[in-house]
Amino acid sequence: MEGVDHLAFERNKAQFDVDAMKIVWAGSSHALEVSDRMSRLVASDPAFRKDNRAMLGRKELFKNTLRKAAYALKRIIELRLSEEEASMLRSFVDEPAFTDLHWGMFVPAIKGQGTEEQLKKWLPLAQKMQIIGCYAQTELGHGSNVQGLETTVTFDPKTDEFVIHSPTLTSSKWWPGGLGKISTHAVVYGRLITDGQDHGVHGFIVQLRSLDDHLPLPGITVGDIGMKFGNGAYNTMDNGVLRFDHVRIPRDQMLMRVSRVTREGKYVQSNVPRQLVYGTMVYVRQTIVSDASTALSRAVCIATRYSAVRRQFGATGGNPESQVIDYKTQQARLFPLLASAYAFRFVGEWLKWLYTDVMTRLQANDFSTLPEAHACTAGLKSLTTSATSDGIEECRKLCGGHGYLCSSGLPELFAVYVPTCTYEGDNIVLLLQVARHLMKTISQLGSGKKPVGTVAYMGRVEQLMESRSDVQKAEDWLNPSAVLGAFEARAARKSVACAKNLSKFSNPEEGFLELSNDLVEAARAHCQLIVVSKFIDKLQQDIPGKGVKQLLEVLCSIYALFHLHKHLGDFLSTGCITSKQGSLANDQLRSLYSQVRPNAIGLVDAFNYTDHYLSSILGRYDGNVYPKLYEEAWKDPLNDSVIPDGFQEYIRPMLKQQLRNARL
Ligand SMILES: CCCCC/C=C\C/C=C\C/C=C\C=C\C(=O)SCCNC(=O)CCNC(=O)[C@H](O)C(C)(C)COP(=O)(O)OP(=O)(O)OC[C@H]1O[C@@H](n2cnc3c(N)ncnc32)[C@H](O)[C@@H]1OP(=O)(O)O
Ligand SMILES: Cc1cc2nc3c(=O)[nH]c(=O)nc-3n(C[C@H](O)[C@H](O)[C@H](O)COP(=O)(O)OP(=O)(O)OC[C@H]3O[C@@H](n4cnc5c(N)ncnc54)[C@H](O)[C@@H]3O)c2cc1C
Repeated sequence: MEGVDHLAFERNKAQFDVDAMKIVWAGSSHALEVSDRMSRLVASDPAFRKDNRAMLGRKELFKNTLRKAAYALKRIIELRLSEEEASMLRSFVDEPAFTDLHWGMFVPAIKGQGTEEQLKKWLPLAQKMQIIGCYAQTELGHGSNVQGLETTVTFDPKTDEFVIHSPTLTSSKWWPGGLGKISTHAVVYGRLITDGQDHGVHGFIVQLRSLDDHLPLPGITVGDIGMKFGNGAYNTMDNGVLRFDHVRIPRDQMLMRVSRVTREGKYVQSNVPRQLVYGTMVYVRQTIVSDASTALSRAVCIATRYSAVRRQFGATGGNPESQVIDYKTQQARLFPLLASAYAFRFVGEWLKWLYTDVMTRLQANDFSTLPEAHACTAGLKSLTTSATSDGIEECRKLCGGHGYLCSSGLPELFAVYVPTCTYEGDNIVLLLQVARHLMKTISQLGSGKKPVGTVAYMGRVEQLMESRSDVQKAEDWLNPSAVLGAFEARAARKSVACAKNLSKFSNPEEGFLELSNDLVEAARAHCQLIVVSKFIDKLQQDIPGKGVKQLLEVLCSIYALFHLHKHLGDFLSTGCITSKQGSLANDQLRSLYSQVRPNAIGLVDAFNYTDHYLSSILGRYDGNVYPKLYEEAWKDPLNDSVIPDGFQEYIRPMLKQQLRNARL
């Protein structure tokens, strides 16, 4: 039935102010107003239709993405949208495109690594999209190991130019988004060589294609690397391959904030740490954490609404069957994901603050918080993207068979999302970076250096090695200090155990390799502690709205106790809690799930997603699932004709032959 809200009875159950929760989710009333306006603008414009993506071939799909990108820019200019509005509009278009890399990496790379003069020259061109850029770092043979890149950039003092070259097949740039077909420029990473000396990897602005006819410039070979996972999905992006054959660029196209090459060919390092060459990755990893909360909340919104619509078993006395959301097993799978979406939102907010703070300090030549920023962005990117990918797949299963249909929105969401575990740093490689930070922190404890920021708890390591949880009844687990105490003790003990084992190796690097599984687990425990503690910090703020804070407290406890239950082995084996306390946490979880149940639809409504953005029949706001699924099936091109192409050609003769054989 059109126009009827099939979920109204669920919405009426909410015990909190959903509009106030929308503001908390968006970050502020202003952010909510802008995102609401931009999402409706996109949803109401047929040019941004996206329900046919899975049916399109690669070329059509790609052309369609280019049309949308050009149209989005036209609307941004016509409507005189601010940078904030424009960025929101692009995100609601919801289609991976070259523009993501242009705005998300090319522009930030120039901003972060360029000199004042370079910013003046390149930023206006990029911001007006008079040039289109990408981020060309990864090579066919080298991704995680950035120091292993092979592309050479050799200074030629005779002409005051750099000569860029791809010496081997494995040095071919491979993967950069936007590179394959569209970018006119790239920030290319290669080994800087002056006077025969290799100075390691640096970034350079390189023009790839003519601004007149878009043909590759002399010495450049460039193209798309081919179809990727899933139909539609990430295939709207032209991930590319690029080779250089002694391509010359002017000296002033080396990004020279960190170090520079003089006219005479002298390599000069500034006082800025060399790791700033990796700065764009830190920036993007930070944005990926907030994006994780968006992707997970989309999947959770779909699975929650559908779980309230879907009924199976339990029809008694003429009553309808039970809503599947009422099954405790469904709640125990779904509600921790709902809690995780909120947890990632708040840790993402905090990470944005941390990043902004680091940037402000860098301007004042204070580099002290850079290692913390690297460890937090790397670790939280890893933790949140792995959990979100797994969470989207779990939401698909929570929707039963219908979750497997493209019209559920979940297969495409998964296919687009899952490479997040790999790009911007493989998730295991990034956790190993966190582990290095933790081991370094522990090794410096003896020197009197007080750990600060997210490793501050290591300063209390002696106390944490001895501490015992004082939880005696299930409700004690609602006390934030009980939860924090257990998570801090577990993280500290896992790291200390690694440090002790490492000290047994005469060669620390050998030890690091040998113990890498334990180190990854210690890093994960540390990152989970950060998420839990930032959720708890968020609850210290003034949060207005009837019942809003109380529900967030419930979600915070669910996030923490779910992970305590999931990693019970860790908590028990490190002696942080007893098995009795573990089982009390599980009892408390059951009660928390019951408190979420009447509020579940309200909590996903608070994400304020339009049906266009969700792109899911199962997650429709009005819950009118079955008639729409039925309608959608008939739209499949296979149903255009009663008898499909190929039947007369292959199946009819086969049937006839089989019938003939049977008669013989
Ligand atoms: C509008 C917003 C839109 C946003 C979205 C935009 C785009 C996203 C959309 C789509 C995604 C598409 C694009 C994807 C792009 C990419 O994937 S780009 C390529 C990304 N590549 C990687 O992430 C490679 C991963 N590898 C690395 O980062 C490094 O090689 C690694 C850190 C693993 C090792 O580096 P190495 O120099 O060998 O390190 P060491 O272990 O020796 O460390 C040396 C010291 O440097 C410190 N450090 C390392 N990295 C950083 C850093 N980023 N920042 C600060 N410091 C760093 C490290 O801790 C060591 O310090 P100490 O010596 O111990 O003190
Ligand atoms: C969709 C997509 C978009 C991308 N966009 C861009 C882009 O715009 N620009 C760009 O430059 N790059 C881009 N990339 C490349 C991306 O950054 C790399 O693929 C990523 O950094 C992982 O590196 P890799 O492929 O070398 O993986 P590998 O390092 O080869 O990983 C393979 C396996 O080895 C393991 N491994 C590697 N090193 C270690 C170690 N030290 N210890 C333990 N295990 C290890 C990993 O965990 C993994 O299981 C993109 C990739 C994808 C998939």
